Amino acid sequence: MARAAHATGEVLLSLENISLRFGGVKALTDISFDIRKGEIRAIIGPNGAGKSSMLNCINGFYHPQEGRITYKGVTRRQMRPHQAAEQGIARTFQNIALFKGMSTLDNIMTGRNLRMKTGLLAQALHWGPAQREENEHRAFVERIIDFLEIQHIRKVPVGRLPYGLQKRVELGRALAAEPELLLLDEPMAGMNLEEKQDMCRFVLDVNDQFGTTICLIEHDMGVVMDISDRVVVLDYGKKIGDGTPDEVKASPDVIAAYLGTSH
Ligand SMILES: Nc1ncnc2c1ncn2[C@@H]1O[C@H](COP(=O)(O)OP(=O)(O)OP(=O)(O)O)[C@@H](O)[C@H]1O
Repeated sequence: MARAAHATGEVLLSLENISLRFGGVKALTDISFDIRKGEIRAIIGPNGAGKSSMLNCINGFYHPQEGRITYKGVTRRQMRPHQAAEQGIARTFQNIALFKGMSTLDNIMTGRNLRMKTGLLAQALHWGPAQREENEHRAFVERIIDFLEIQHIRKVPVGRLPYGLQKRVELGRALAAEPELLLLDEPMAGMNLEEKQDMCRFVLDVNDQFGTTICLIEHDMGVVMDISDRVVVLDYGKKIGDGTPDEVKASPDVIAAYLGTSH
C-alpha cells in the first residue's frame, strides 16, 4: 500500500541529537528524526536497539542527557508524562497496562480522566454538573467502543479477555484521551494473524478517520512495511536508516543489521 502521500505534512515533533545513558549503558546516541502531522511513523530495530527508550523520551518518562525535543513548535524543557498527556501525547505499552479487575468500559473511562473538569468530590457525589459531564464522557467512550467493535465485552473485566482484545481495549484507553500523537509500543506483539489484521485495520482507521498522528514500535516487518509512511531504524542505540518502507528495505545497513537477522 502506498502511503507516502501522508508524509508530506508539517513537522509535529522533532528530535535532535538525542543521547540517553543509563550509567555506562548508552541507550541512545545522537538520534535525530521527526514525525510529521498525520503520518504513521514506525521505529524498528533488533532487541535492545533503543526503541522503547525513544518512546519514553517522547512522552517524558526518560529525560535524555543531550539533545532537543520540539513538539508543536515548542522546544521542551524537562517534561513529565502527565504534561505530555496534557499536550495530546498518549501511549500504549509493550506489556498491557490495564486494570485487570475493571470492565472494558471503566478501563477506557480512565483514559478520559485528563479531560474531566469537575473535581473528584463532585464526581463521587454525582452532583449536577459532574453528572452531566460524566454523561458526555461516557457517550464519547461508547463511540470508541463502537469504533473498536468491542460492544460485546463492554462489561467484562479485562483480565478475563483474550490477549488480542486486551490490546484493543488498551488502544481504546489511549484514544479516550483524544490524542494528537499516539505512541504504540508493539501493538501487535503476541497476536495471532487474525488479531494482527484487525489491529492493523484499527490503526489505519484511527489515522484516517481521526487524523491522529501515530508513532509505533513493531517487530512484524510485514505490518511495518504495510502500514507505515516512514520508518526509522535503530541499532545499538544509533540511527542506521530513515525513509519510506521501500527506501529502508533497500538499505544495505538495515539489511545487514536487522532484516538479515531472524528477528
Ligand atoms: N531504565 C533503564 N535502566 C537501565 N538500562 C535501560 C533502561 N531502559 C533501557 N535500558 C537499556 O537501554 C538499551 C535499550 O533498551 P530499549 O528497551 O530501549 O530497547 P528496545 O529496542 O525497545 O528493545 P526490545 O525490542 O527488546 O523491547 C538496553 O541496553 C537496555 O538494557
